[in-house]
Amino acid sequence: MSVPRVPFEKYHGTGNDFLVVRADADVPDRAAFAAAHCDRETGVRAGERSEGRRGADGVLFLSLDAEATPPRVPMTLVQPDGSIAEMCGNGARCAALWATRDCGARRVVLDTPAGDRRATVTDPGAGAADPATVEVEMGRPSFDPERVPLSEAVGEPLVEENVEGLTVTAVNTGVPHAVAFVDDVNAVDLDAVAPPVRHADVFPEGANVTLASVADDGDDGDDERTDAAGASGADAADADAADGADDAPVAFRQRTYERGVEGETRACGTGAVAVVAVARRLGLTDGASLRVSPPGGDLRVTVPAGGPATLTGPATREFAGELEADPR
Ligand SMILES: N[C@H](CCC[C@H](N)C(=O)O)C(=O)O
Repeated sequence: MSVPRVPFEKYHGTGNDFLVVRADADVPDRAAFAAAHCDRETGVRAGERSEGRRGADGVLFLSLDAEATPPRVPMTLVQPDGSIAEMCGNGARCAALWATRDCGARRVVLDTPAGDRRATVTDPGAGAADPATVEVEMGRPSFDPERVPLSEAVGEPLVEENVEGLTVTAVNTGVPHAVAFVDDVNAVDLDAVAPPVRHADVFPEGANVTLASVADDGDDGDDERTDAAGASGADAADADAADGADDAPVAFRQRTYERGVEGETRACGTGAVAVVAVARRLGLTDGASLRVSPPGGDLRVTVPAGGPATLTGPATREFAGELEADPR
């Protein structure tokens, strides 16, 4: 008897990469599916002889209601540890591109556990393998202790408090982030400092741990950015192509250790929004629209005083294939 398989497509947004599987695919255990196929040592790769990166940061289970106006895309991100993330900024760009290429509409509504998020493919890219540019409405960042959430003992926003040795500000941008501004994000051993913060009692549902540093004036963000998380040359080239139109200087550098991945990712979209939201709260900037540079490429973040944040950046389809439906 042959082993049941399901079709998938691989996408990434600034190096944060995802397997896209249709929600109606017969996957009996989504957590086991994500754990097996996202594994960086043994997980999916482009082909038998591919030298590319294996695995992924999660599986996006997507469906598409093309009859709705605008089309609706229910989106569920299952992470390598089996947990479901309420929101994912880079995944949202990939999901919108997937839907646009399926139904032709450039504007879609992503239906996520964090709420509806409007997304627009502002530049579809020249060909299927080219990065598209996608803008996603990210909702209003919240410092409210119940929204982050913080433990019940904490009655007020957590702003520049010491948590397990890191001075953090807690914000929810669809998912919880503990944001720490440091002199140089690349000088911190993130894998060592992040886990105690990610698991701290003050965060009953855990937190993503995001480091940020103010970029030097006039720095174009291209130096060393592939080093921190070891991005491949291809990813860096994508990022350059996608941010070529945006010549504003980089405002902040970012690195994020993600809950659910339990490690650093090359980029985190909710984290980029969190960096700008916290920078504004701390008075580090009054700029409403800023360029944020994680290791995998650059993102444009807007955090207006009274409205939803937006996240703009590249999304790229890498390859497609079939995966074992039940790898347990
Ligand atoms: N990488 C995602 C965030 C996933 C969030 C997840 N790691 C969690 O909160 O459990 C992003 O681009 O926003």
